[in-house]
Amino acid sequence: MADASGAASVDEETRVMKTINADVCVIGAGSAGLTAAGGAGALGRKTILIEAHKMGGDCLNFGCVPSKTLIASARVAHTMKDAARFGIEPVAEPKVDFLKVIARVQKVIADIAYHDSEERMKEEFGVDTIRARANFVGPREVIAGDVRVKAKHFVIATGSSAFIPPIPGLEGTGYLTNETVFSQTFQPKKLLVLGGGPIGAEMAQAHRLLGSDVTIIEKGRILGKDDPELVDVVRKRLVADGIDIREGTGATAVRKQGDSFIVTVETEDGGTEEVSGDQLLVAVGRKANVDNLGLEAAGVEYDPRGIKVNEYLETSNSRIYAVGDVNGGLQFTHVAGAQGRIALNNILLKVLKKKFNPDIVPWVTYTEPELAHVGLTESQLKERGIKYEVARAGFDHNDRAHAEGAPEGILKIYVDGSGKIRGVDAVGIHAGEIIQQFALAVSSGLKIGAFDDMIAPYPTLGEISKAAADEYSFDKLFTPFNRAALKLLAMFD
Ligand SMILES: Cc1cc2nc3c(=O)[nH]c(=O)nc-3n(C[C@H](O)[C@H](O)[C@H](O)COP(=O)(O)OP(=O)(O)OC[C@H]3O[C@@H](n4cnc5c(N)ncnc54)[C@H](O)[C@@H]3O)c2cc1C
Ligand SMILES: NC(=O)c1ccc[n+]([C@@H]2O[C@H](COP(=O)([O-])OP(=O)(O)OC[C@H]3O[C@@H](n4cnc5c(N)ncnc54)[C@H](O)[C@@H]3O)[C@@H](O)[C@H]2O)c1
Repeated sequence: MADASGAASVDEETRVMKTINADVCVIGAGSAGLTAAGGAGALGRKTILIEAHKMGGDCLNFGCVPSKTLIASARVAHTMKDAARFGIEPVAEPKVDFLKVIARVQKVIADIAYHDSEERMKEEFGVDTIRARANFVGPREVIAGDVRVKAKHFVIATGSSAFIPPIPGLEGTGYLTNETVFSQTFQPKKLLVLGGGPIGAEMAQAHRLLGSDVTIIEKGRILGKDDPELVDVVRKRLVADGIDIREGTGATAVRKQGDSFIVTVETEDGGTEEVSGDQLLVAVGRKANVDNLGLEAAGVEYDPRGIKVNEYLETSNSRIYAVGDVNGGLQFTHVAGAQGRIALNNILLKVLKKKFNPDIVPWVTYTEPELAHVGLTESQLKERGIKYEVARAGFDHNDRAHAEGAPEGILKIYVDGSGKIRGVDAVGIHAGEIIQQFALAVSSGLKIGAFDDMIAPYPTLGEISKAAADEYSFDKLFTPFNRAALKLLAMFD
């Protein structure tokens, strides 16, 4: 066991059987660590990867993959119930076999697992994996199980875990977190969801569409990191699905009564109320995995948000990088992967170091309708004093959205004074796919005029980008001055 500072104990020191010298040692085999380790190995660096729990980390085992698989089953159930709207009378009410749904979630994880496995790391990239908990015993040395690893460079990619708030009575009630919700042994009749962020919103809707009653208890506003106008479209759908959303409602106590969870909530007007359910999911944010890592011994500074890094993702020990959720920045799989690649670049090419640019990051919340974003948010533009205009289009003007029976949705493109696309928000059917083209536009610094010559295939949802851009260009082009000039030109026809 490590002591309180995380430094290796005498026991740990005496257990060490062998020492490995490596070029790169990566701690954590989630999206960030696998990317960094695979790249280092592929480029011929002697690389050691250390993983304490499951290969693939949260995304594969307790995050993106199981959540999107559960959502896929929920959508099938919903489509079947909704079939009459498409002129197809359902034969009977669909019967959800929740345990089969959970079994499918676990099968999809198993089907993908090889991609993130120890075997693949060895066979394809020549990386050796140690399955043990790592902790630093010095600035260039970790102990993991019975191995001491000395390396020229380290990448810390230990991720994050569910933050458990200090609510009186919560501990020991057997609540669910993202680590247990995808292996439930019964379908909740009524699920209480604490927190209305992306995890809370996605899981609430999936459970509701699979037939559970659901209440979201959110102390602020649901999906508070996204554009409020667009979140409103999602909120309306969640309510229409039958989800009870309590916003401005903090939980002050939890108790168990028989099989029920009773949550005391403080309402916005200062009163209290009790809400009960047979299952409780805690999804109120994440806590960086920095404990018992021996960060003090390594000279790596951290705070409650996570390990402190500069724009090159270097920690206070310049030979140690911290990437992915553990540095407390934007917590997404694609960010973890991108940061893993940047750390690798900076280890290999000291003279051509790359910075991580948070201003080009996309994200998608997989509710129905999807909520997607890339680049700067409207509030960031305001905070930074950047002058911008908004090019908009509604899904109700998109023929394909009508054909799909989903004409609710909005696209907002934020365009600065030079015409550059600085950010985009979208809500609507497959908004996550629509945002892809804007991820490229924002990362390439494209101007909205780039859409002028683009020919979008008809009828696609993606056409909405061209519709918003055309509307914007039309307003710019057909000013009263330009109209008058055109009239003048016509006189010479
Ligand atoms: C329910 C849920 C749904 C999500 N959905 C999405 C989504 O749709 N899209 C998206 O982009 N993101 C999503 N995320 C976020 C995404 O899962 C994370 O951002 C991503 O997994 C972070 O990757 P990482 O490599 O930083 O950390 P992790 O995946 O957490 O990996 C860290 C690894 O380090 C290991 N570790 C920790 N400490 C040690 C130690 N001392 N020694 C050795 N190993 C150690 C851990 O066991 C773990 O395997 C979701 C998250 C959750 C919880
Ligand atoms: N689709 C995706 O990409 C996806 C999906 C799930 C998670 N994630 C990632 O995981 C991160 C964590 O997700 P999350 O939903 O746990 O966190 P979050 O921080 O995004 O949202 C947590 C919510 O809980 C609320 N809250 C906090 N304390 C509370 C309390 N005591 N009572 C009631 N509400 C409370 C907050 O106001 C907030 O709205 C996300 O920020 C995102 O980066 C991504």
